[in-house]
Amino acid sequence: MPQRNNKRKIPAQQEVAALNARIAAETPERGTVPSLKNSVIAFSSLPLSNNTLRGLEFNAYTNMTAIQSASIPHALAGRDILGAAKTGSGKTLAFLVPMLEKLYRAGWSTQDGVGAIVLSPTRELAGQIFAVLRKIGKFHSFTLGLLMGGRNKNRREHNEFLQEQQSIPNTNILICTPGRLLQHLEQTPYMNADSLQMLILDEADRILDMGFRDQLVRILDYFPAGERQTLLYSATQTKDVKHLATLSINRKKVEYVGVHDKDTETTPNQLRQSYVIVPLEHKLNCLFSFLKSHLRSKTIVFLASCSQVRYAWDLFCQLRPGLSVLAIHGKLSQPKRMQVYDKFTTTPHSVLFATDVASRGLDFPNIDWVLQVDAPEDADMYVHRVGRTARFQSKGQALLLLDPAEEKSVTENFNLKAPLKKKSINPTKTMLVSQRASSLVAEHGNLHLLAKKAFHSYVRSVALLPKTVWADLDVKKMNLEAFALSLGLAAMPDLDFLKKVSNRDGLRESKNVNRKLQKLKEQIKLEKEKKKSRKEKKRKADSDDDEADEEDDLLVVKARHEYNEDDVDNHGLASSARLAKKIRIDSGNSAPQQHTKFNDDGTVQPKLVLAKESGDDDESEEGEEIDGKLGEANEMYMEQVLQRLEKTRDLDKKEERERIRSKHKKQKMKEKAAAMAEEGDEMEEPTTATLAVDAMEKEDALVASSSSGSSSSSSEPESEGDSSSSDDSSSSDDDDDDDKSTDVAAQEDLALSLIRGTA
Ligand SMILES: Nc1ncnc2c1ncn2[C@@H]1O[C@H](COP(=O)(O)OP(=O)(O)OP(=O)(O)O)[C@@H](O)[C@H]1O
Repeated sequence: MPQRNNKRKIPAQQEVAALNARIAAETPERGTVPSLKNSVIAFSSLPLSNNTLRGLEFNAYTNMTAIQSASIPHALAGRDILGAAKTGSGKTLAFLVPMLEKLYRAGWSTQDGVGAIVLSPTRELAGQIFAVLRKIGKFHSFTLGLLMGGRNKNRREHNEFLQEQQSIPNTNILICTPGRLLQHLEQTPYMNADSLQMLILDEADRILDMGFRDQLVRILDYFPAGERQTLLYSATQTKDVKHLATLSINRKKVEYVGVHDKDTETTPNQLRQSYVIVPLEHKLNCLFSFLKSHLRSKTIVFLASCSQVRYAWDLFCQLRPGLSVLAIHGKLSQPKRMQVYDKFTTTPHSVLFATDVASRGLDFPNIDWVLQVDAPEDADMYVHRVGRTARFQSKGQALLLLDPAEEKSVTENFNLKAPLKKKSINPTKTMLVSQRASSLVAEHGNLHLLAKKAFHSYVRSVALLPKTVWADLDVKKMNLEAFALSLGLAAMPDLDFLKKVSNRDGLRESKNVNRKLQKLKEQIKLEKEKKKSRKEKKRKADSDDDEADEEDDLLVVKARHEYNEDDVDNHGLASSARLAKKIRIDSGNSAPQQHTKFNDDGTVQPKLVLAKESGDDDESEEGEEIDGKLGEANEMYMEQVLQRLEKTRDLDKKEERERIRSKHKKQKMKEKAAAMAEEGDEMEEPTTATLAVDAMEKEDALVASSSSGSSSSSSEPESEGDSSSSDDSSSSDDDDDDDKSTDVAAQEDLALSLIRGTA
């Protein structure tokens, strides 16, 4: 147990003692899951504090659901829990109630720091859990924090992060996405999770999945080992031993509570599920027809990618099906996502186009239909998607549109355990919208671009489906031409990118790893290698005398002058090189911590990408574009550096020797003058010596000038960018550039060390 601060509020010790005694007496045997068929158990029958019971009662939570009554008693006894129950069955309260109780019985107060953390894979779900906690915890005095900010793309979001930083030291319970939590653990000075009592993973299988596992491992490094209690909940729970090991859970001691394991179906009993066979090129017609005939319904439509969601939303806004059209996906800015979430929650007759960012955990009220236009990639995804309807005791329907080529995979290979009925579409009720789509796409450039992106991203998503269940689906055999036309495109976009998607299983594994981060890592590596080879070359080019060092420094500095905007313009590199320069200056100007950016997955996203991000929903594409330009600029820049080094190596040897000789001569003169002064000839010789040195200095200046290639006697024409003006300023710029170079190197090192988690 953590050390208690004497100033903390003393809990109602009598109540706590009584609760502890009851828990000890009433805790079920390990491995027992009570049979709850037809039994109703009230929360009040459990050894719960008055504050929790009042909170539950206040919100009309009287009787427990199956997962609640089966798992809460085990959790109250301090056991680690692996909880599995169907979607909409009340898992949120199953973990929030024991969490409140644990902290209450421990007498947790503000001074004790963070006592419990709930991790959620998405921001919307984190917000939802937070809202439930606020409601049922209203009679407790714990401080709560919701950490789920965006990517600090703009000042507002950065300010939010700073605000979070200020309040965290006094917060007892944190609800957060893994990325944001990691960001705080790494950057928030007074964050104290040393005494963490409970860690909860909602949608645990997702958080332990490829995309989040690395972050989770790094997060766990910040927590104390041993005492902590861990609760994992999901409708598609993991029992993977290596996952348990990741969390330091003793698999012999963990309590597995799977209340619906004996059910023949993995989906809610009150959910009606069906599928229809619709060729890919008719799915859009079918979707429109469906919405037109369900104007008084609330429907969520799942599509495979952000681009498809954006296209569908834009198109349907213009097609006007007759109900509110909304869209949510991972590339929307955080405020927009929250806005859409709230609007869909409160708008009864509406349709929400969504990616799988909305497939897990979200508890939108009264959803009538879940329509899957693009097939889910596996059975788990199916279960979570359809689980957005028919929640708790309400009814709902789910419809899946399957291309003939997809049918076998879903109905046979998925091993769905869901009563999926095959239905057919009434052709007389089908409306054709492809022609209207074509004219809209032709009319609106933006829609055309979205259609193209939607096409590409759909094809890519199919190509990346897991072979294990999708062996029969071959993207090359699909009627993609007709699909492109159905999106309103006049011709099928090229499919060159498919060549890169040959290793689909490998690519799938890395699908969740942040692509921008990958790019940055590669870029930093490339730059470091180039720098290294440049240094290597310099070293080889060094002559035996010290003068050569000066020469190399000068040349590198000179080469860096290519980044002067004027020079850059002359070389036709204006925008990309200027961008590169701007980014470098940005990254070097402030404290490193302020420049470490994380995306929603918690991976470091440095200024290189963020410099141009505007905060609208196109940020990812913009980021990639910038990455591309930056890459180009860097390559051109490096090319020029190498060319300049070649030229420098061809310098006139004679001129070089003369310069060295004159330096030696100057040295001798100095020595001679000093010797004469020593001999006492004070009136005359110093003057001579001074004059001689002056003369030498002028000569040096000339030699230096010509060796840097800017004097009129230089063989290099001015038009090639080495204007004398740039040389004039070279001495002062040299220092600046050296500083910048050091800054950039330091930034790169910092970025790399943060990426590796060693900062
Ligand atoms: N004991 C209860 N009494 C009445 N309603 C409840 C109770 N427990 C939960 N609910 C309600 O059931 C709905 C679903 O609960 P919850 O979101 O916790 O489900 P879930 O199992 O976490 O679903 P998912 O697997 O989709 O995340 C919510 O609207 C919640 O308010």
